[in-house]
Amino acid sequence: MTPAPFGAELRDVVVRYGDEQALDGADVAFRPGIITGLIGRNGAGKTTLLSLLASLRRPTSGTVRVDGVDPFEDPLVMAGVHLVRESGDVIGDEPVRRTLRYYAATRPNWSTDLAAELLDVFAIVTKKSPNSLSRGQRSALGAVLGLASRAPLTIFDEVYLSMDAPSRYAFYDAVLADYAEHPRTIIISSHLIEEVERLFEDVVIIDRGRVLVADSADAIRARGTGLTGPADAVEAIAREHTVLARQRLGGVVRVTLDVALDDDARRAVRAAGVEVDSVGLQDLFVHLTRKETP
Ligand SMILES: Nc1ncnc2c1ncn2[C@@H]1O[C@H](COP(=O)(O)OP(=O)(O)OP(=O)(O)O)[C@@H](O)[C@H]1O
Repeated sequence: MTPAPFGAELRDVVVRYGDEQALDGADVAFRPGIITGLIGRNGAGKTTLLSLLASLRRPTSGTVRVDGVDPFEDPLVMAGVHLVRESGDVIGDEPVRRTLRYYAATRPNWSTDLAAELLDVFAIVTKKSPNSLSRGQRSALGAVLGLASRAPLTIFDEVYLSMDAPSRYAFYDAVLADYAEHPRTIIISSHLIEEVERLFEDVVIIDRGRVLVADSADAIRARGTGLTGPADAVEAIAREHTVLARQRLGGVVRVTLDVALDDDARRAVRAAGVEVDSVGLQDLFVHLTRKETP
């Protein structure tokens, strides 16, 4: 039986490493039973945030809750959280099957069948040791362990970056297929968005230790609006909104706005001789997390 998915939340969380402030008052809730994408630039604080949920560290201040409790204080909740990270939590110098036996013995929802099926998909030979696998195969092994554990809160911290394209797509398909049969809370961190965004129902964008945006992927996609046309007409509309980016070519201007325009508003824009289009999640992320303002 699939256990109930865990929700998770951070309230006003600060994490400092010496002088470095990795999280700076982060507030966010991860809905139970949903796949959420956690996106942010290098150094934004993704790994730090995820390590709090997995009880690998405590916040300097603020509150962390997983399934309603402080995970650090609750071994049962801690056992229901599985974090897959690049370093891999494996027995490095012994055959992969030793690691599999360890997970089978310690993960209450472990699926031997799913593990066998995915090891086959990724062509991982279980008599080899994790240390003797290629980097991509080691990442795939981490993904297999994360999926086959079927933890109520499963977290993938950029694990698939070393995998080649066919393996990454096999991973995405495996996430969706197993999630459909055994719904759980899944958080996937990434700064490569286009490939993975079809998995996300919710998206959290983190920037310099703060949560910039947390919403459904559809609502976030609707926010990015591009306008292209004669400078006067475009600027007259842009004046009313937050401009994320601006490009000029002769008398033509293109602006990216942080606004969701409804059908009536789009018709009015077109009537003014301005083209309107939607900006993808990746472009919106790039514009929202740029260091300088347009
Ligand atoms: N152990 C540590 N000691 C000191 N500073 C750290 C430590 N771990 C992380 N940091 C700093 O905290 C900030 C956030 O790092 P974090 O690893 O959480 O970012 P990230 O979003 O996961 O980045 P990436 O996408 O590059 O993996 C960075 O500025 C980083 O230098």
